[in-house]
Amino acid sequence: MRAFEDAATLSSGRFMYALPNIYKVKKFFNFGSERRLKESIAIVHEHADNIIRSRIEEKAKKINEDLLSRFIDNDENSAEFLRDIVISFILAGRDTTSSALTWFFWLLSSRPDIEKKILTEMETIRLRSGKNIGDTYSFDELRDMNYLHAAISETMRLYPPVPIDTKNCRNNDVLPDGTFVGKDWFVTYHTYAMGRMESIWGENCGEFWPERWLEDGVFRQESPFRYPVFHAGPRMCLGKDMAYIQMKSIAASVIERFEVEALEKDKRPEHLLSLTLRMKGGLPVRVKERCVDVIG
Ligand code: HEM
Repeated sequence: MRAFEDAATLSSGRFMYALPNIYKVKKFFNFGSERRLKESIAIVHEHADNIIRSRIEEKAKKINEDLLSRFIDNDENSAEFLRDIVISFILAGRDTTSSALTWFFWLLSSRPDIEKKILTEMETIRLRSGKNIGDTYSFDELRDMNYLHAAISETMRLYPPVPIDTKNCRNNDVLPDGTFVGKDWFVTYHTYAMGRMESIWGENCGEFWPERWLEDGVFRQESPFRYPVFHAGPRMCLGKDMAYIQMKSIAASVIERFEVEALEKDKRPEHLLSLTLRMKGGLPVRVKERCVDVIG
């Protein structure tokens, strides 16, 4: 996983050079960051190839059939294609949700009022279905956690896991506002900046306020063109619903049993801009088992 992280950070670092093509020179001479990138990519490829190999063996024994098995079934898919599929699913599904949850726990650490509302919502759902703290929440119960959904969406508005996204234009085109974009030009949209724009989110755009997502207590979806955290249009994130279920399930199980206190909650953590928005140095926390009667 270290190689994975290094590869993501080093490849996104290519966009940061004052001279954009300098990385090509370093790549040609195989030195510095480009040499480290090459080494990391080799480890990532080996890992992905191992996953594919073991899935092929399992397929022969007819166990653990999954999405990857379906890609393998299609003989037209080359080994390189399968490897790219594995890597994109790891990248898409692992770093994004962990980035969102890290920022979520950091924000929550200094907002006991919001944490209390999340706990109250979970308690209502538990009482309704006769569950105890620590029982697994069902899909429907997680779906009913509107406030938690809002708090996670609000986190990703301020700290989008994919903060910048760049596309390359295939042919000359004109954007809806009349802007011309030439063939091979890069177009970048800045989700991080959009999440903090007053013209989109109003005067309190800088505030962590989950209520902005709720209408009569029910989560209200925002247009993906105003909130492109999962991208917008035909190539939108395929894992959005799964990501919310994963994040809500983890957040709910942790919050109801533990108090998570960020050690430096008043200090804004530094960003580590990789392909995803990570927290530099991670998030050191103190975890304490929650006293149950505090919840009510
Ligand atoms: C908080 C979590 C997530 C966020 C913020 C997120 C965000 C995004 C974004 C911005 C894109 C567009 C990338 C681009 O076109 O440049 C994307 C694409 C994609 N995501 Fe996610 N994602 C998340 C979780 C997941 C999960 C859990 C999966 C599945 C395991 C997933 C699978 C995909 C796939 C397959 C694509 C490519 C779709 C396509 O190109 O047609 N994502 N995601």
